[in-house]
Amino acid sequence: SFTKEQQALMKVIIDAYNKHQIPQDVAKKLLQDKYSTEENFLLLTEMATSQVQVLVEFTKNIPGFLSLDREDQIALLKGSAVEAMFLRSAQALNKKMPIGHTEVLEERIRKSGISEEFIKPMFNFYKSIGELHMVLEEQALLTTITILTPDRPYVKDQPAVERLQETALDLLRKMCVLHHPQEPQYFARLLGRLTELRTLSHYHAEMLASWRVNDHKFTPLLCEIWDVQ
Ligand SMILES: CC(C)c1onc(-c2c(Cl)cccc2Cl)c1COc1ccc(-c2ccc3c(C(=O)O)csc3c2)cc1
Repeated sequence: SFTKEQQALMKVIIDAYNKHQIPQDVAKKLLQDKYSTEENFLLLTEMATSQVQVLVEFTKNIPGFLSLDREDQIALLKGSAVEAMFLRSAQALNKKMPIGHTEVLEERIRKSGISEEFIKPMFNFYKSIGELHMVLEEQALLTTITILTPDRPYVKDQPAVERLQETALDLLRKMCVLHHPQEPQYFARLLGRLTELRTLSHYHAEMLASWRVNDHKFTPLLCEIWDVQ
């Protein structure tokens, strides 16, 4: 059973997760009929830029986040942006988005100039997330826990971040027991995905480097959050 504080925390996180989504008019652009590698890259850049804006707004709603040291807030956002976007794009690909978005998004990711060596682990991850059949609360908490990772580069007050992350982990553990009573290992499986996210984050740094070698341009927001250009 959940304490009053845990019920309040879950409500705040779920409301923020539902409120901050990529706007429909941006998502709809995925459906336009141009499928060149260039066009796919441009569309994915627009999606990522919109997703980062959504991520910043969601993060500001995490109880306690705005009380952290300002520079640590930036360090946590920069350190978790790619992982949070892997989680969000995984949920989008697996939730059967409206009007065939899912296939289109997958198609554009596969044909955006990403080398095959990264496509494989990326889509293995998407598949492994889909197999978990997470409920919305678990998705929102897993994203929260990823953002509140204390050992990101340049975080000064790690214990303060640890305290916030532990609160979210306690809540996620109870959520898993509630929604997956037949699977005592489910919580551990979810945390295993966080390890896989770190690996993908390293692959992503190489993806960025190879795009840049081919003179691909990113938006100012992405350059800032990924320290490129
Ligand atoms: C700069 C660009 C080329 C790039 O570099 N690395 C990655 C990148 C890739 Cl290719 C994979 C994983 C992570 C990143 Cl950062 C990307 C593209 O990042 C994306 C971020 C987020 C979405 C995304 C999320 C949700 C939803 C929803 C929904 O919620 O209903 C509807 S449409 C949609 C679209 C897609 C792509």
